[in-house]
Amino acid sequence: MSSEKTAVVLVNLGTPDAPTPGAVRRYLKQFLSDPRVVEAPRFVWFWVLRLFILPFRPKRVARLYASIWGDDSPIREVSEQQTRALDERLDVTVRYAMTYGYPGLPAVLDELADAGHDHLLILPLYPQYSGSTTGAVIDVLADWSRGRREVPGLTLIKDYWQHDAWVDAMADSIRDFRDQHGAAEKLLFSFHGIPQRYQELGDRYGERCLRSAGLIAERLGLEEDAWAVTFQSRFGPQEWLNPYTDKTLEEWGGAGVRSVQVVCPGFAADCLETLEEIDSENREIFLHAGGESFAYIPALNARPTHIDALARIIAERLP
Ligand SMILES: C=CC1=C(C)c2cc3[nH]c(cc4nc(cc5[nH]c(cc1n2)c(C)c5CCC(=O)O)C(CCC(=O)O)=C4C)c(C)c3C=C
Ligand SMILES: [Fe+2]
Ligand SMILES: [Fe+2]
Repeated sequence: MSSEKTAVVLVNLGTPDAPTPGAVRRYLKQFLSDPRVVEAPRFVWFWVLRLFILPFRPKRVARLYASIWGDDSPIREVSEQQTRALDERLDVTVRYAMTYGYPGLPAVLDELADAGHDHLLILPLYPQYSGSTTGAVIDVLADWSRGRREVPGLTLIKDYWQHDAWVDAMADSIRDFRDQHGAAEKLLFSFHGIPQRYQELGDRYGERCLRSAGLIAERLGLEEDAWAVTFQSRFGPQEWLNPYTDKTLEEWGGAGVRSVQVVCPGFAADCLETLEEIDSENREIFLHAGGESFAYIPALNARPTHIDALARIIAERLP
């Protein structure tokens, strides 16, 4: 098959269309209705979502989005930059799509298939696979293919946390930051959490996060007590993967740790969970508990080393 007919689709989670309660409500309704994301019994969750979450959460969360919004949501702005850079770099068409919100994955797949691409390489931008993220992308692909008679060849990159090029890009970004600002007493690797129960039922995401951080720390030659791994972004009353990022920073602040740098290797693009939750909320928590200096090391975003890494990861899998 000639490579002219192949296209690459980068997929990220998604974001609201605007930082307004109405747009955030539409986004959260789609996102939180996915059984991959919230595994509660369907009938109960249908009503809990509509009675207790959608009437209240969007108003609060829209204010948080407003605090990080530029011309658009950061995750969409970064996705566009990543896509443009990779499209220039590779011989194939590169597009991006979101699992929830705009631009939706089925519409992008339709457009590419209708334009005659007979092979689609799908790269979910989650370095560590979880059923709740990459699994949900696979569900969308399956639903989409069910509606088409001619289905193009599909390649899915399940994850890439163990790929040398990505580990190097992460280590390089942290090294760069420390060269510019000096090292902190502690480097905290904070990953988005999932409910503990998903892990008990077989999702090995937590293990992949620990191993990712281990590879990056090894690449940087960090001492054992100079770094730690935590999980952020809890939602709802259940137990999530721990230790928790906010509790750890609070504990450290109170225990005399003076300076911390936080990096979030699970996020390929900066978004609400890094710019607001880490760089604003968790900064406050650490400083309020007694810490003196807090820095957030940005996601890889469209850094040239990230684009190089993604280009290699893609090129190795092109038909
Ligand atoms: C309710 C359950 C959730 C699971 C499970 C979950 C897993 C998960 N999420 C990401 C990446 C992102 N999540 C983002 C926002 C976000 N996540 C949840 C809930 C779950 N996530 C909610 C409700 C929200 C929206 C904000 C809020 O209401 O608090 C984002 C940011 C999107 C943006 O617009 O900037 C990302 C990215 C991963 C990697 C993951 C499991 C591994
Ligand atoms: Fe999330
Ligand atoms: Fe959050």
